[in-house]
Amino acid sequence: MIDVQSLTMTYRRRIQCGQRWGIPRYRWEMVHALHEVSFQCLPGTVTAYLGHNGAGKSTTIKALCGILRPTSGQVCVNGFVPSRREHDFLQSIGVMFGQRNQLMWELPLMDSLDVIRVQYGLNKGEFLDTLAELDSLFRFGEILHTPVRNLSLGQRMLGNLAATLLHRPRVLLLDEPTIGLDVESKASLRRVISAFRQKSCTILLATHDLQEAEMLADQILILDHGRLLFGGSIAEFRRLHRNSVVIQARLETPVSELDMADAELSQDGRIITIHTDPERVATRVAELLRMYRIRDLKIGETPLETLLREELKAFVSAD
Ligand SMILES: Nc1ncnc2c1ncn2[C@@H]1O[C@H](COP(=O)(O)OP(=O)(O)OP(=O)(O)O)[C@@H](O)[C@H]1O
Repeated sequence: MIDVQSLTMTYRRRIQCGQRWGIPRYRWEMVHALHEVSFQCLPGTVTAYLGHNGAGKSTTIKALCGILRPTSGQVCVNGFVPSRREHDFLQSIGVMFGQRNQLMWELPLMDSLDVIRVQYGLNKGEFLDTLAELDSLFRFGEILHTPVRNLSLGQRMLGNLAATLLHRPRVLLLDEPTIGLDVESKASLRRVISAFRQKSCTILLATHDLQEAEMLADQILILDHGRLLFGGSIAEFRRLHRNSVVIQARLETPVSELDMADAELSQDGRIITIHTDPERVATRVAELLRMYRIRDLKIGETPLETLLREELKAFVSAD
């Protein structure tokens, strides 16, 4: 369980502000990375943490695993205060930063995982059981016996994820774990996340991969410039938005311009796209059928990415 109340994080950053006699001059600047952020993540759920670059996602994860102490506010993970870095707390969490490597470069993945086993004080039997289970989810194949330095970026990422899961954490904090993963490896990651969710693990997944978020998340948190804009399920997020349905009509014959103000025309003039409210779908379809000769029609949910872009745009203009 993760409980965050009014979390505020401020960094001090030294920036160059010119030169005097060829010597650079510096001044200190405050960076307000998080402002009064509050949320909860329950056991057995996946929370996708979304937001632009620099929104404050990694900073939150660093506060949750205790690398950083909050400037103000409270953070509680599995009943522990993370910044105290108590032994039982560290044994109960698994953290993975997408771009960091925690494996031994020169050792085969299997041996590198064995080193991590020793660090966590796991016995060989437990280790082999967990590894067999992870193997059934990841389908490691020969990579277990390949030196880490010879693994591809995606294989290394899966190896790092395995290292994060070896001690069967109850809280899993994943910071952009899909960077560099191909379709098959992303499917492995989804299998792993679903398996750990079923074991009542609390999972926080900071990601720019909205498809991944849509497939996995029970809850989404949307962060912008350190402020939480939304916390709730994807269905709730969709309900808040007008234009949560997308209609796409393929025309019999291409047109050069449209007579509908709020519709978009593809470059080849063949596809009309309309984003609309669920209640207006029938009216909009009738309008399309009246005005154009339609070859086929698709009606679906507006992608999360489009809604998120609108949400962030609306926030900037309201600011
Ligand atoms: N050690 C630091 N010192 C000063 N400022 C920092 C430090 N780390 C992060 N920041 C600043 O805090 C803000 C939030 O950064 P953070 O890394 O948490 O964002 P993020 O949402 O994880 O971004 P990304 O999606 O690019 O990883 C940014 O403005 C960043 O420049």
